[in-house]
Amino acid sequence: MSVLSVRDLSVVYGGPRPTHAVRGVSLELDRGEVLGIAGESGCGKSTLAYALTRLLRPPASVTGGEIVFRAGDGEEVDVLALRGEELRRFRWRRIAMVFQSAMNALNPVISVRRQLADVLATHEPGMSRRAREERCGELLDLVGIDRARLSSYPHELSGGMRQRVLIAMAMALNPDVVVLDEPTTALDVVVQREILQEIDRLRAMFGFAVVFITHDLSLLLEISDRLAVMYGGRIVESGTARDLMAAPAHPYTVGLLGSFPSLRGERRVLHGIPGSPPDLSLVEPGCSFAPRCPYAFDACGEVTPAPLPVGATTAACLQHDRTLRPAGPDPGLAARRFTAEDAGGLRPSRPPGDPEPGGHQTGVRDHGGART
Ligand SMILES: Nc1ncnc2c1ncn2[C@@H]1O[C@H](COP(=O)(O)OP(=O)(O)OP(=O)(O)O)[C@@H](O)[C@H]1O
Repeated sequence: MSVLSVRDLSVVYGGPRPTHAVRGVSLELDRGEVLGIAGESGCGKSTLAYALTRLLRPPASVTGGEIVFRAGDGEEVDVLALRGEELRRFRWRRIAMVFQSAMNALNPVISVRRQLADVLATHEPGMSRRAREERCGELLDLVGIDRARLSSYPHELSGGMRQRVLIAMAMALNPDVVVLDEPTTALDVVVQREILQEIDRLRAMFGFAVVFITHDLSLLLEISDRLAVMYGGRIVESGTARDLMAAPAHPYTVGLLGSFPSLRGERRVLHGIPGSPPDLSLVEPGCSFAPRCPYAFDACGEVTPAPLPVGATTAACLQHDRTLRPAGPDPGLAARRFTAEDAGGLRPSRPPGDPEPGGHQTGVRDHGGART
């Protein structure tokens, strides 16, 4: 049973030339899984993240669709209908977010202690001062920062430490879902790897599901159970990392997979994706990737492709629409394959919703962070 179901979600930034940043996105997030969202800059990834966490601010507004959150006991919450106190209680407790820039997300003139304590004071008003102090220390322990750092201010911490503080903050209320928007982009690769291991360790420990957003496809292939590839505000293909590599069905996925260097695989020619991303202020029929697509045919400029099951993945591409292409997809597209080595290795597959060994431990939940 999924913890989050998104159906046909659309988000528009209003203005003289409205930007249709998210266009009819549907996705399912299973309990405990890592769903990676990949795509070039400007394709709508962050906007989708903000919509999931109900953190969109004007001029952005949700213009259609629904988001349903399912608690462990089966209770369903219509996320877009939440208002006022209900919304405040839902956010952070059910879905927490780790933002792109730790420096902007943390208040530079407030100590780490107070920033962590504020989250607890707001959401757990019954918690005593002493329990709050203990819990703040415990949260820093969890992310591998010395408790003495509670008195530090964000500018006194390294970039990696600030990102860890944000992760600690997201963990404060034991959420079911954590949305991470480019959490490691600003960090060097060694710190990036440490932070990713930290996130994976915490996920295995507490069993929360992760929506991980980044333009770094090789990173996503390594850490995600499933991936959704976004282009022009839409999800154009989704599937497990393994299946997407073994038989990518959307030409944009092929382009993305072919455009990053392999760490351990054979040397190969890298192919960028010629052309530029679509103007999201335009709403036109047809596939928005068609102007850049080497496999586009006449119908691609006229018919907006709907997601279809193609082999083990789901792709929104007319190449696989048998009413338009009775003979099947272009052999060139059908032949494209990538190996795990191309991506520098993939994580071992496991059934969705089945956290790794050690999952669902309750250590932190016992200390004042218990769900109501
Ligand atoms: N506050 C805003 N007002 C108007 N348009 C916006 C605003 N924020 C984002 N957009 C537009 O919405 C579209 C999607 O942006 P978004 O930031 O969601 O993409 P992204 O894939 O997360 O990119 P990046 O990786 O660069 O953050 C872009 O065309 C962007 O210019």
